[in-house]
Amino acid sequence: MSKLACTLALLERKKNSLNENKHYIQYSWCTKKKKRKKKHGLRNGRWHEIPVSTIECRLNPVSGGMFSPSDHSSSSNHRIDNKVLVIVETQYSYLGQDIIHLLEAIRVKYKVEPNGKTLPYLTHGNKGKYSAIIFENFDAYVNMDAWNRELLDKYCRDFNVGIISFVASRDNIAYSKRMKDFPLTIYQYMAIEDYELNPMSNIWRITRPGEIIRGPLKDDEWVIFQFEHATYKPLSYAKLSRNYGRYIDLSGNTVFPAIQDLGLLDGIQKVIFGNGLRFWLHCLVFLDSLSYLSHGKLSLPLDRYVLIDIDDVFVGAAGKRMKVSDVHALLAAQNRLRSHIKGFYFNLGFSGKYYQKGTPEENLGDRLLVEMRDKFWWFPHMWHHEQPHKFQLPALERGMLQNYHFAQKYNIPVVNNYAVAPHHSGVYPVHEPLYEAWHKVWNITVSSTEEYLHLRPARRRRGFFYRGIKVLPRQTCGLYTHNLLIDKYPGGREKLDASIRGGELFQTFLYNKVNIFMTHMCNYGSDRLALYTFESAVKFLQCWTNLHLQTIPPQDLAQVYFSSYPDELNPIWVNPCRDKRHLAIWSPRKVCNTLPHLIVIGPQKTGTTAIYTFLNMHPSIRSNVKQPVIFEELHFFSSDQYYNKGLDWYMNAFKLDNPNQTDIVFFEKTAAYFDNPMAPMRIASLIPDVKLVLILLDPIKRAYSWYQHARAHQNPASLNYTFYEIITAGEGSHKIQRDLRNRCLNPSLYAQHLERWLDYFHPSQLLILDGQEIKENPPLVMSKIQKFIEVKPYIDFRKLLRYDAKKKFYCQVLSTDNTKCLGPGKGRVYPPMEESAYRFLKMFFRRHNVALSKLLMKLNQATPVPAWLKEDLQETL
Ligand SMILES: Nc1ncnc2c1ncn2[C@@H]1O[C@H](COP(=O)(O)OS(=O)(=O)O)[C@@H](OP(=O)(O)O)[C@H]1O
Repeated sequence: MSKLACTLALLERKKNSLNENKHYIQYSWCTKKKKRKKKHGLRNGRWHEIPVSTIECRLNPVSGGMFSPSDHSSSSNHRIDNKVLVIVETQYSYLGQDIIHLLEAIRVKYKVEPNGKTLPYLTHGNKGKYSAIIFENFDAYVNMDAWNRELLDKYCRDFNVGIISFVASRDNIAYSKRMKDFPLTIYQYMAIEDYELNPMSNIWRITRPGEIIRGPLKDDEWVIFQFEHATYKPLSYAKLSRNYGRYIDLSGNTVFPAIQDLGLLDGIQKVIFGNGLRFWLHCLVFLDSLSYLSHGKLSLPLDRYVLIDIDDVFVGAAGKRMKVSDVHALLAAQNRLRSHIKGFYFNLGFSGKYYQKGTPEENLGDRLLVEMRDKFWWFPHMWHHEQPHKFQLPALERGMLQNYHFAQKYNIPVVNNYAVAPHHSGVYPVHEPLYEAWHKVWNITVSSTEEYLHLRPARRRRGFFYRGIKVLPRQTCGLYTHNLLIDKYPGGREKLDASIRGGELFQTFLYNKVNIFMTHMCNYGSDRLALYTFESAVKFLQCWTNLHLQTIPPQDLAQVYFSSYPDELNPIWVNPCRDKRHLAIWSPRKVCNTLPHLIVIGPQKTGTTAIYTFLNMHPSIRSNVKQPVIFEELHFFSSDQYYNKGLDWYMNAFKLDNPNQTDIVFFEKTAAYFDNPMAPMRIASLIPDVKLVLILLDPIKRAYSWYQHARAHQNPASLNYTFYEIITAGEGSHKIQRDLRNRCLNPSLYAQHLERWLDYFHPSQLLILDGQEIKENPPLVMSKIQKFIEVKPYIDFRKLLRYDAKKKFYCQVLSTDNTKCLGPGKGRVYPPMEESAYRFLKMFFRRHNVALSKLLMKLNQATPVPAWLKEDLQETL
């Protein structure tokens, strides 16, 4: 390095240190010899400095501790759902996607509607459906047709709901434009610098104003606002960084890139951004806008729980491990971090086999760690860092016991009932023996993984509870085992700093109440990148947010997590064969082809058993094996009890003759799936391309058949009350009466349930059969199913089924004289329905049948509308 280059670099450094938004750049190769003693080590023939965080906040009175963030709540708006309506330009537009991704990350429910002529329903009954409206493009709102605009504005006023919107630069030219209907002028295609927030705004909650982003902002496509009415308040200020000459007549140099409309003119509060969410600070402002405009309904908490796992403090190649100085640095950093993260501890994982396997210097480091054991938290890995999914219970237990004895020998305090599996193996997809061994050896109750539901996108990672273990989502901080040196960081230091300063890492903290970060021992040796990363990240968070960071033991953390997100307790099973990473950590003994291709979803009493029986007569179609108690119906997707038996249980119900067999079409039928609220989502998660058979029988017949079924099973309500008394049971009736009424009527509300299935499946995946046709012409029905699933060979069921005059139904042909019919529980003989009940049900089902016929018309299925439906709708009531 020449002297000149050195001088230039130092000048550069001086310039950057004045600029708070730039990171501190170290030029170790041109520092003096005396200083070198403090350097970390000789690398590549030159002394190298360990990076240190240089982030400092500006002091300001508003955010300096006197400011108590508002939660924006108000008592006047409980008639709205916690959901957002997002009007996007198209379903693919970038900003629209950014908005949706952000909402997903913060777990806010949303409905996306491409900008168009129609608005979705905004209310149900007297309740509002949305707590905030978001327009990807403010123009779309301004230029809405009068009718829709009036409707939307009225909704916003009636329910006190605000609008967030964005204005984007178009055409790559700078010009100003007066907004239609609003005393607002926009200037587009602007370049700005020195961005800061208006500390006087009342929307700040998570955001801590007071800092300035110095220097020019990245893109020059900013829109800035000018206004002539007290309804507008700036949310942020910046300076123009270009001379726009005749295009712009702004007095002074201060401009407003994000504004708030107090609604003084039209009664609707708004926040308008002059750029999208790729600018990190706007993500923060967006969160507070959402909270403010929804009156706290869509507020995120201020507490952020942080657990930093060092996945294995002993695993690492010699030469890349922690030395004595690194261990001291770790402890010192832990103490420093405590002033930012209340109760902070590093959480150290260990695989005892690798203790003392480094260089002599590193072995001293290992020993010091163990000496300082009480200063840290500890959790067990596997003994030799093996992947659990490759082993069965005895081997797993043996390995864990070795690690257990190691912990005992060195008095390592393992008290948190928390463990992590190497490479996430065995946690999800679930390897049952891992859960068993964890319980037996370590009494583990909490774990974490980044693989549930999938690694990517990270914003969709969730937690679940299985076999007594609470599995929490795990986040990456951008550091992996190979990240040892700052100047070797992929994308350079700039990239790591960008993640810390508003980028991915910052946003992970921002959006997740519970953050478990995965790091590795190597990140604490060499350049100690993890220390640099976390110290910088928490300081940056403190400069810009009012978040309260704290660390609590994993069990308490799990408690916090699942009390915040109780819906996540039940796991969701996905097919490990559809995700490369899942497949890599799934037992090699397991095969992918034991999932059904076809599911008969019901509803009950429509002829599902007949279809099940006839399908099994086909040489290439095979159902699951029967189970004790539940027989042929697995109830996997409709009952928590069976769903929680796990994926292995379900897949084991489908048996191949040998693992390589490919000529079998598996199917399942559980008639209770159709009206179950969870079944469509669960099926779509596991078998998204499955084919579904739905049977629609006249709802009146179906209801009566269920009543007779209940009588046959000695259901007390059915024995004590007439059918009419059951179906007309009101809220004052006995519970058993109401329960039976619900089972008679609810599954017959076909349209309502069908719509839910269509939220998850394409209509082409669905075959709708007429239950009456199953009774009268099952060979024809079987032909439809075979075509639908394209099974080979095609079987003519006219040869296999024959009408049995005694049973009065079609039965399986055994010989010229013999048939095998369904059991006595199917095709029962019972008295005709009371006339009063029939008339009541005719009226009751009419509107549901109308809805069904509309839905079927929309679906435009190949099969005709069931005859009973046509007949019903022809009659005038
Ligand atoms: N071939 C054949 N044999 C016997 N029964 C037949 C057949 N085809 C259709 N059905 C009608 O199926 C009704 C029972 O429906 P499910 O099998 O879906 O009932 S269940 O939900 O599984 O209990 C059953 O209802 P009930 O008549 O009320 O007993 C029958 O009407």
